[in-house]
Amino acid sequence: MAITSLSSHLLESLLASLTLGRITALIVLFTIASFAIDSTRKPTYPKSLPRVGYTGGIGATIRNWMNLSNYHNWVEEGYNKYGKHGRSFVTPSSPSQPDEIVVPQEQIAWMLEQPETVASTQESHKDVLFGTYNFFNVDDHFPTKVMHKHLARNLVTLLPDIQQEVAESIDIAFGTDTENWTTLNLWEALLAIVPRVMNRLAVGRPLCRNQAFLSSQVGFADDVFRNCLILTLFPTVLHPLVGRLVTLPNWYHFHQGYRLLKPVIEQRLRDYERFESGESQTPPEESLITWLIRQAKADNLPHEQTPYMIAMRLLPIEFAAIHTTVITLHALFLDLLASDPAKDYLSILREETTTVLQSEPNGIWTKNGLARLYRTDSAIRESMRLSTFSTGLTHRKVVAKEGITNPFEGWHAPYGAILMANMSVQHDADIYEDPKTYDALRFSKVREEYEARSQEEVEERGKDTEEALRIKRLGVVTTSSEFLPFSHGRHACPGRFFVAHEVKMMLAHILQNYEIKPIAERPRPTWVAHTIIPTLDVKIEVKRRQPKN
Ligand code: HEM
Repeated sequence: MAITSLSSHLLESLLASLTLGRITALIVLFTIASFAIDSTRKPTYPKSLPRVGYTGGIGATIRNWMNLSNYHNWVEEGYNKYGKHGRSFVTPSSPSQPDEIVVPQEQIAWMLEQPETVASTQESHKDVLFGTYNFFNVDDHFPTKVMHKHLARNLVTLLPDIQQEVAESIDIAFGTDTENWTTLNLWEALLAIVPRVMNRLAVGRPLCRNQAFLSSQVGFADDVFRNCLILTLFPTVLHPLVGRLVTLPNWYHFHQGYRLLKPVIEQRLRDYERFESGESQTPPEESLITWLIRQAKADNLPHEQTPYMIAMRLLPIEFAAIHTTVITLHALFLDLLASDPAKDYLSILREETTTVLQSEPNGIWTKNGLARLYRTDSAIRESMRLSTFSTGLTHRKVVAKEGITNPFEGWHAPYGAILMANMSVQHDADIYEDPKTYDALRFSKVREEYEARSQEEVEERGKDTEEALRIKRLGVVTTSSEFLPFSHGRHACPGRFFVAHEVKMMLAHILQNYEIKPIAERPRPTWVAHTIIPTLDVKIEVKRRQPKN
């Protein structure tokens, strides 16, 4: 009895002492202590590795945080001071996340050749994207493996469908008024086009046209971005709680989409069975759903063949595909529309796409036709070179217990260290002449000059296979340590072949069917840490061209 009254007395006085001010102070103290603990758990790097940003203790960490918009300048500064001269350097990060070791270009191949058990791609993606929370922990390599195995080989047969989705979605987004200029928000117009076209590939028709489904997928992708930002602001100890709370919208968007997706997947599973058993002669429609089923059967993975699991597997691919493409297209339009009017790039690309399309059978794009769009390809590659939306998109997490030793410089990185490839190389004047200028024909000029060589020249220089190979490697899908928007090596983006076709078709359709007014000055995006926040309010003016008789 005495004990009960003592404990209730203690509880009462404890509650009475909890004023709002004290609770706030407790939370602040707890957060600072948790961040301090996180900082001590970060992998430590050798002192010999130079650093960029503010250095030296907690004060520097706070100043680095307050200068998140300066991060990309530090990475560029590190490139010029160290990377360019073959040296790695370290960039700061939040107190809960490992700092990054940025390796120079000549070491990228070494970094990317490491086995998954030494420097892991999957683990770095999981950490960067907080996959445990954002993708409900259904976040292994399976859908990525499916993309690497099935996309490129099925793409050719999908081209006519992709072309149709491109044309129809642009006509809806850009309108059909041939008399008046229409003002469009560029970001929103692209968001009305890209998810539909991408979902022809992911889920097929007619679901790729269902606005409620598309909104759920875009909503989910937005959730992932927002949550990544929020979770970096919290110490690790709070992630299990905050991670579950902030991903409630992810669940909502997943279930919104799943309601519409479930019958489609069930039908695809039935179509697959009927075709496999010989009951039907019609193969199931080719799409990511079908490839996931095909691979799950090949690997004998029954749990991968349920509608729920297949729907879960689509999530990381939708995320990887939608905003990356919209951001890339947004930058491409701004680069083209704000380019020197004397260069008249739009007319050049209009002429090229029109001429090549006229030679295509029935006006339907083929792989060969799209490959002949040298100038259009160059305009896309050049925008991805100049206006890259990140300082570094290639990360690897050291997962070998004993860490990893760099054979070039001798430094050792412990378990948990993050290695990164630097995209500042794309702005290096020693590699790209006049690197800050958008030169849409930068890569096609070289290709066209090579192809225009006279017969004598060809004979004189022999077969010149090395030169031919170099020229061939100037296409947008070809990655290298000097062109990294799609990363490089065996994990380079498998979606890039699709992106290249999709963006060329979009440019072709827009330029052939619309006039677009140039813009006086290219709006500059805002940088937050690694990534840009595009200027979402940019408007463009378009008018449908009169059909030719
Ligand atoms: C312009 C648009 C895109 C850009 C700039 C882009 C860029 C990238 C980058 C930088 C990576 C990281 C690779 C690494 O860690 O080394 C990646 C991975 C990936 N991307 Fe893309 N991507 C784009 C569009 C797409 C599309 C449309 C799809 C699917 C249709 C896609 C599917 C993937 C997948 C599955 C991976 C994981 C690859 C792996 O881990 O092996 N991406 N992408």
